[in-house]
Amino acid sequence: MESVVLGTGALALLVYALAFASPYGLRVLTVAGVYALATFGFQIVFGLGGALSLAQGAFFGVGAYVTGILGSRYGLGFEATFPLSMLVPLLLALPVGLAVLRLESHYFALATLGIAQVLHLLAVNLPDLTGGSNGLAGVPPAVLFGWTVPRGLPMAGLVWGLVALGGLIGWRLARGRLGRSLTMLRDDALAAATLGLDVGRLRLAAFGISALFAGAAGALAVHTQRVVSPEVLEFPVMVSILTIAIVGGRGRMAGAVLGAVLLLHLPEWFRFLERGYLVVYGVALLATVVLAPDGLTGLLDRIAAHRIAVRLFGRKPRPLAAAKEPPLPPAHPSGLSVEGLRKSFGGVRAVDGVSLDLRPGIITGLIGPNGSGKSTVINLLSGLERPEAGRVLLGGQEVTGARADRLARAGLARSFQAAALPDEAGVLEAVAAARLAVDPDAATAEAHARWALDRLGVGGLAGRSCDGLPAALRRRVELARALVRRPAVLLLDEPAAGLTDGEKAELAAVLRDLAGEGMAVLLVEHDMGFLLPLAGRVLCLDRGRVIYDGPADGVRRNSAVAEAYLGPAGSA
Ligand SMILES: Nc1ncnc2c1ncn2[C@@H]1O[C@H](COP(=O)(O)OP(=O)(O)OP(=O)(O)O)[C@@H](O)[C@H]1O
Repeated sequence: MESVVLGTGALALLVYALAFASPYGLRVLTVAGVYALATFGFQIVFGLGGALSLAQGAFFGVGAYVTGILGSRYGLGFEATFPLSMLVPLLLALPVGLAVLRLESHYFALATLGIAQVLHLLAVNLPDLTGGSNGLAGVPPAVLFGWTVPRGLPMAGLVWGLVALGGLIGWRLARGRLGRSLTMLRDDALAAATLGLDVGRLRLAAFGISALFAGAAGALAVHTQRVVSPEVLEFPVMVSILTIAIVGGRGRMAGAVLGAVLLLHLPEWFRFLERGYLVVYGVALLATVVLAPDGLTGLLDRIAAHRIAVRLFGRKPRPLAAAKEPPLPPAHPSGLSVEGLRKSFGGVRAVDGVSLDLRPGIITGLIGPNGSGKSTVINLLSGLERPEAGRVLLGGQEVTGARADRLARAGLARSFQAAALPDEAGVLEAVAAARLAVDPDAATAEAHARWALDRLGVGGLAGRSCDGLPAALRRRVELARALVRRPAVLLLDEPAAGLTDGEKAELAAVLRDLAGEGMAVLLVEHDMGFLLPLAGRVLCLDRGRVIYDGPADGVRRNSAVAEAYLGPAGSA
């Protein structure tokens, strides 16, 4: 269905351009192509990565100025100006990205908006270079291999040829390791880091790629207009790109094309309404956003999934990769030891001098009353919090204070109290995400993910969405996500919460199995009936301190544990 719509759309555009479009119509179509190209990059940084970069318009403007200045002042040809128009925004994006990408979302949006403001000021105030407020006229046409590309059909052909190429590259990036990793960190950056994904590097890559696309689009805009002025750095360019992405469908390259064609043509279609056209245009946009919150491509997807459409066009489920056992990492560490770990939040000592050893093949239980510091210990061990004091050794290597993604790549996996699965993703995709940092491509990651799902007895879920999975299955899938990386150390935060007795028994069997293979497991749990038969050793925390560290069968007899946690009869 999707390919039918795409094919029909492309054919309709071609027929329109060749047979019906006036010179003005061709110009609008060319500008639509330019905006589609700029939006491809925005789909990667914003649509997939979730970073609301308001610098896309600025990068577009920089690309435009590079072509304008080099073409009109220095007489350089398309072969030199086009790549340079992509390179300069990239060179600007990398240092700026390093500085602003770690900001929280709205501060990041504001900071990126500031880039456009600064560049606009520069463009107006450096008249010798940029032509000041009037800009530069007389930008030469694009010359390709000695052929001067005239306006009209040839220029539209050049732009749309590059749109096809850019769309293909963007589509491949979106479906490959980068796109999938970006979607994971958009949904939950902390969980993504614990899967070994380097959030900072991924965001920087997305920001850089967005600048490349914007620069290319800016260069083509100048060849279409033959002038460049500070207008290219003004906010309306950015608003158009944002609107195209949202109306077309976030993160989708086809959405960028559909959105750009519509957004550029709507004012033309409603022009006969004269002054009233802006109102109708606004209402049409509003209606699209309200009626199709996932954008027009999302709406097409929903229509395609409808029973009647499935009957008419058929819908083949995507063939799943065959399961393949992931290899053990080459340098597989053994065990984790911690000495004197300390962490405070404001005046609260959440963890106060905790030492523990997680040995291969042993399940260690961590218990204690609510607020005693158990989750904080897991957060410290997995790199989501930094300890104020203490030492952490993973397989004998000092890893104190290391970031979550580095620890994950070094052999540590964890689960969260509320299973952290991205609701919009499929189960297979969510589990495969945990291999993206190590496997060569997305298909291999999926094959390994199938192995992990099979191993946990939930292979049948591979084709399902994470959204709406019952709690017990969510926990299984999250465990598969941890297991698929073949970790040396597994940290589980209340994995049995909300499970029935039967499900708990199944989970216990799986955990015994994993420990039997040599994994070191830390199990935070309130359910003593589940934990004590499993654990070889148990630690009890109270107000951040270890009050018991010994064999599981001694827990119920210990008076300090009874007083702080279990109660006199060991009733928890
Ligand atoms: N990010 C934070 N900011 C401020 N205080 C925090 C933070 N995280 C934990 N705390 C505090 O640290 C203490 C330990 O909390 P923690 O969540 O580690 O306990 P817990 O034993 O896991 O509790 P529960 O069994 O309820 O999950 C609590 O007093 C908690 O309020």
